[in-house]
Amino acid sequence: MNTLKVNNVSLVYNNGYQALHAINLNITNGVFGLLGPNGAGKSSLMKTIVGLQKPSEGELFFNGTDIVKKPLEIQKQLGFLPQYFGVYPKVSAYDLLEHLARLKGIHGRKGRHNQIMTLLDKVNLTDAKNKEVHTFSGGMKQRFGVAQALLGDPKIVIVDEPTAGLDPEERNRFNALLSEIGEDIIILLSTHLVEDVRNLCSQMAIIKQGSIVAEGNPNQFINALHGKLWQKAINKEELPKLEPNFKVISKQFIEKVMHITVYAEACPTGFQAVAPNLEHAYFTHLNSAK
Ligand SMILES: Nc1ncnc2c1ncn2[C@@H]1O[C@H](COP(=O)(O)OP(=O)(O)OP(=O)(O)O)[C@@H](O)[C@H]1O
Repeated sequence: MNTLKVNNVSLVYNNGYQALHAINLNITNGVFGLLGPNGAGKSSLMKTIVGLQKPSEGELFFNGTDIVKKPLEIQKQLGFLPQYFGVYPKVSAYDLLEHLARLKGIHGRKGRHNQIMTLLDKVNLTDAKNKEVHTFSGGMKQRFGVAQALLGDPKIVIVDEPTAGLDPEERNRFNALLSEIGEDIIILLSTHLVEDVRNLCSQMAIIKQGSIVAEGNPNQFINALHGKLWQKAINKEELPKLEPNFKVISKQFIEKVMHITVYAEACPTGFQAVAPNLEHAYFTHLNSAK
């Protein structure tokens, strides 16, 4: 079992901006979702976790090793799957993996070959191994991304908004692959897409303005809202009158009619109970936390 401990980590950038406020997390194998809006501090936290920047305060440990003192230890065991690779060169999937494997310091021709073939099989790209990567579909590119992230057998993989631009079928296939991989290693998924966290993560945290405002299992988040959410169809003009009096969690158009969902201990007049989902939980925490 791998362990990542983040103890009381704060980060102040050189310009004086405090991007992280006393973060505490304990993470083990599985897919852990870090969910937050743009600018919340997800990248700042990820960079600190992988030792690319030092926290202003606090400590981080990966499998017991101090990340601040020995950043290379985690970096040797790290894989990274970015949202998009900048450029897909005109080389085959196999050759690109071979090149990346050399860069990662995987020595020995035969061992490298075996590892590449195993990974291509895992991500279901064996038949496409001689095709140039720039001709791949979005889903194939993401699966190729997983293969390159797993070169060198990492114990922790950082994944940045992985399903943006994938169609539902590719998204499901990709999520199944990530879940399978997460059985043996830590996968840190940084995203603002609630759906990815719902589908993939056994544990999650919500980050807002550099602070963790909630942490737990997605089902716990949803269960905590049972009997507290109420919905009503309204005219758009009613909204300014309702907003000051209710804790509005979401506004959505259903068949051209605006529906608002509010949080309240008891059903307000004219509203109906609505089954909570993770998106409601996300907005409840984002809106209520100071
Ligand atoms: N090098 C830096 N110097 C000063 N401020 C920074 C620096 N890097 C990031 N910030 C600020 O820290 C805050 C958090 O940024 P960060 O990139 O960690 O957020 P994020 O949640 O990853 O956002 P996004 O989803 O948009 O990538 C932002 O207000 C950003 O402007």
